[in-house]
Amino acid sequence: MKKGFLISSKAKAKSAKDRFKPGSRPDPEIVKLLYGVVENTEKPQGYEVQRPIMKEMDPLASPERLPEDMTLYTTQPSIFMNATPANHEGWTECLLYPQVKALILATPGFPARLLRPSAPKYRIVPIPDKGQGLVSTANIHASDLILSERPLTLTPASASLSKICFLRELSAKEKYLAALYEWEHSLKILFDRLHRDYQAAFMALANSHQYDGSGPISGIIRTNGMGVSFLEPGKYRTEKPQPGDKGMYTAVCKEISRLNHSCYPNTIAYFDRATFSYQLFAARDIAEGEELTLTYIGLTVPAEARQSKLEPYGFRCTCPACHTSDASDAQRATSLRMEITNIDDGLLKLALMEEQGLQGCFEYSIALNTVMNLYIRIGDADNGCMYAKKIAKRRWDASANVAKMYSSPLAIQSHPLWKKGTQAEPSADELKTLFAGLGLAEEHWASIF
Ligand SMILES: C[S@@+](CC[C@H](N)C(=O)[O-])C[C@H]1O[C@@H](n2cnc3c(N)ncnc32)[C@H](O)[C@@H]1O
Repeated sequence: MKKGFLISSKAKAKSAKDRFKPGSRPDPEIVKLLYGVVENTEKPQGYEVQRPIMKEMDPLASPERLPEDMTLYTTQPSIFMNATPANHEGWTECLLYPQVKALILATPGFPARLLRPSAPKYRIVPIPDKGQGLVSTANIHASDLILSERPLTLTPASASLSKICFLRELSAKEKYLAALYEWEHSLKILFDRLHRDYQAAFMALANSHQYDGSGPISGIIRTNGMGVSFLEPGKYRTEKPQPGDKGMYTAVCKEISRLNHSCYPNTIAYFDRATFSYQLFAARDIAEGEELTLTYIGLTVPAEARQSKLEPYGFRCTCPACHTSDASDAQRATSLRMEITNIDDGLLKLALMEEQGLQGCFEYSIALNTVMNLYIRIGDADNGCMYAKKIAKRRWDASANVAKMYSSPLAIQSHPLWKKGTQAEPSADELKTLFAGLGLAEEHWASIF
């Protein structure tokens, strides 16, 4: 039986009243979504939905007094009357819990103006065997901002059973379909709030979920949604985010969602809460005419595992890494498992990861930071600064802001690791302390290859 298919007997025993007590913590009871062809997807009978919803007219209204499990429709950032996509830099229709809205409004700087590259360097064009995609129209440097946009929608990433009460014993499949129907119903309310130009842009996107019981809106969200980190209500107040944690929300964008997948991607996308925008950066230097690609999945697993993660999107990846999968898997495994015990190891690890297009991976960021720290530790200001600048340019990277503080030869001397003149590389024990400072969790390494 698929995980998440059935609700527990404990949950069944709860009355609807108990489940919607104001102030109770939302229990999403996310279902595992099916794909491909699912037969007989008729709407099941025998359930009802408790749906405390609020369609908000004032995006600035404080959500504090709203029940925590309320489904809130809100427009973020707030827009002026008669705003249109032509006279405004864009806005997002959101479906979220009140605490998530509170988190958004409390973001320092929110709502900041969009960051824009000086000139667009891409076009959206048909790509053989892939539908549409983005192609560069000029050379682009590594870490350059390529485009940024406010998403069309921000919604939960999956269907949930949490607001459904079953009036009879339903089969696992009926429960699953009930969750899908109710998800589509909530999304349709959101869709109706979109500006008509945004509705047209949304409906023009690809849909790889036409025959698996998904509705037209949830199908487009499943095909095009991009994970948005750090929006889980409550979670990040008490728990440390894990590497690659994308949370439970997803954003659909007019342009960034047109990027095709590659396991050797040349771009990195990042959601910036202050500007409330998805931003697209170059992962490496990109030549004019190259297709811009993004990874839809984690890249630290072998090619076959990647192909199965891509199945819901309805294609098999033929990128350079998948084309030569044995050699590529071996090099990925070597580079990811490599321990850095000195600067040369670090430089080799970075070079191997770059050859595999892994610049967007957390492990690459850790290796960059380790190399910078090692240079600082031995008092090499020039190389330390060079790596600090390199990290600072990676604006999507959580370590960019700290590195920025050390990107001049003078500033680097205030770094706690600075030991000018020592020239000796650190001991194994000192290295362990360095890694610990970077927040590496044991479980993280266990999940690689
Ligand atoms: C997020 S959309 C990307 C944009 C899409 N190509 C379009 O025309 O709008 C995802 C869909 O694009 C196609 N796609 C993405 N990457 C692909 C690839 N590497 N090879 C073939 N098709 C791909 C698949 O149909 C997938 O379901």
